[in-house]
Amino acid sequence: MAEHVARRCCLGWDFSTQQVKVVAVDAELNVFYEDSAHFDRDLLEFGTQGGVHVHEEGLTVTSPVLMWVRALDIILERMKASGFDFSQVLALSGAGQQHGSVYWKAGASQVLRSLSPDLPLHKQLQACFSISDSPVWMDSSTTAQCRQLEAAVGGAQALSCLTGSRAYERFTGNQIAKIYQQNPEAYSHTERISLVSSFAASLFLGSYSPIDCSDGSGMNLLQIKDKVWSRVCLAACAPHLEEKLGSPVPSCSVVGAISSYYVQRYGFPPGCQVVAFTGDNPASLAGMRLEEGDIAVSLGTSDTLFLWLQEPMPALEGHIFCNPVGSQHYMALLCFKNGSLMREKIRDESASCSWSEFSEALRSTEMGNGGNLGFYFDVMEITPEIIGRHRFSAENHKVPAFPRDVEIRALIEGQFMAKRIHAEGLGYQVMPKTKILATGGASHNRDILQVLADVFGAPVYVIDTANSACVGSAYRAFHGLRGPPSSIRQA
Ligand SMILES: Nc1ncnc2c1ncn2[C@@H]1O[C@H](COP(=O)(O)OP(=O)(O)O)[C@@H](O)[C@H]1O
Ligand SMILES: O=C(CO)[C@@H](O)[C@H](O)COP(=O)(O)O
Repeated sequence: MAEHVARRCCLGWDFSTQQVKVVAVDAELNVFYEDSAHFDRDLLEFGTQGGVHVHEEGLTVTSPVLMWVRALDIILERMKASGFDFSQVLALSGAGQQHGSVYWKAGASQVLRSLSPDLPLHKQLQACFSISDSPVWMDSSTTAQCRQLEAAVGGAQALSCLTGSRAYERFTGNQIAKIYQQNPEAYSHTERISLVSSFAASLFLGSYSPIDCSDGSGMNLLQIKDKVWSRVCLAACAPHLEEKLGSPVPSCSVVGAISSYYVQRYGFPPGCQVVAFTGDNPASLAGMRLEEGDIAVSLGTSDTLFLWLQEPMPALEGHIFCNPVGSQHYMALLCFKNGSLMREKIRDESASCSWSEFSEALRSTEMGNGGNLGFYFDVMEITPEIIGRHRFSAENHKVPAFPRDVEIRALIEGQFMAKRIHAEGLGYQVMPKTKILATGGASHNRDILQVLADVFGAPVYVIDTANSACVGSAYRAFHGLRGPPSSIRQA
């Protein structure tokens, strides 16, 4: 058993699309412990692909809520078995894939409050959810609810000015409206609705955690300037929604001390503080220590691009969220659904399932791909709404296929050109001092990052770990304890 030297620390968690991850960060902000539980590989009994179930009609996408609980049990048990000294944990925070929602059944708060330290969480929480399969961000089945919400507030731009985004299918208000309309009984048996982030925080608190303003901005329900729920949006989605959501809180709030369950079962100190959990993209913004003019590109299951903003300018494309670090500031975000899973498909088809062959193809082809262009959307894209594979030759003719190496470069150049074009559409300009900060699983791949640098004509940096959402969560735990360390904003 590995012995760990006593080291005061904060934990950062990430409940993302394909796995739950954790890091421990010491007072000098060094990461000294990392682990993860991967849903498809470590939790076979849930039968997910890429961490989700895509339903038959292709639009509804869900994840089993107990799978997330079980993943937490697995990691905590592994930490304990490795000799991790939980008594040194001053505080913890975390992140969740954005927009997904969890429906706690009436009576669940009582179960959360009286957890027995003799049993793992998943054994005790089995009957706590009125919806066992949570809708997640990949869901695009709520177009009707989106149109209803926009109509209720006076149109798409009006909704964007109020909440930071026009109505998007994956945004939680529209997902809740669908559940209320299609399954009113389950809705009425629901005493609390959490985001994935506040659900995970609730597991640590042993009571319902409030939703933080930054992740709350991904619901089409929060007035991003006043940081309160919009009454008109709530009413347009479902009845009694305000009481089921609880009030939103600033992202750096301490929401309480850790539940006695963790004190007794794992040896956490009773004073260990839980800082509000937030979305994985907001947590990455904290973890990457963005500065004005920088642009962050996260290459996780989704590809996202985000910036720190002083003044919000909500538009019909992209999202404005409350900033998770500077409570008076904002962040802009663009989300692309065809990210890593699309790259994996082309890798399997054109590079014998090997990232090193994929990289070799990028190295053996030239920047610009001889004029061949491709855009690949196997699932309905978010930015923009489009599906299918679209390839164009140097002569600008639509073609059905490319040679294998050309296909790989076309995919990666197309993905990054789309990011630059859509960012420029929002007013972003590449400047001489621009730095691109990359994170997420695909940021391990230097050849992919080289294409990113070529397309933007700017240098690309990666931090020591690709898990910026976890690291950002640990920084946010320190921030919640004692205000932001100056080094968090100065990379
Ligand atoms: N060497 C690599 N080259 C390209 N992509 C990679 C590489 N290693 C991992 N990935 C991608 O990283 C993805 C997972 O990214 P990650 O940020 O951990 O996901 P999430 O946080 O959304 O669960 C995988 O789906 C995989 O395609
Ligand atoms: O929908 C969005 C952002 O709006 C996604 O970025 C999710 O937050 C999922 O994140 P990853 O698991 O891909 O990091």
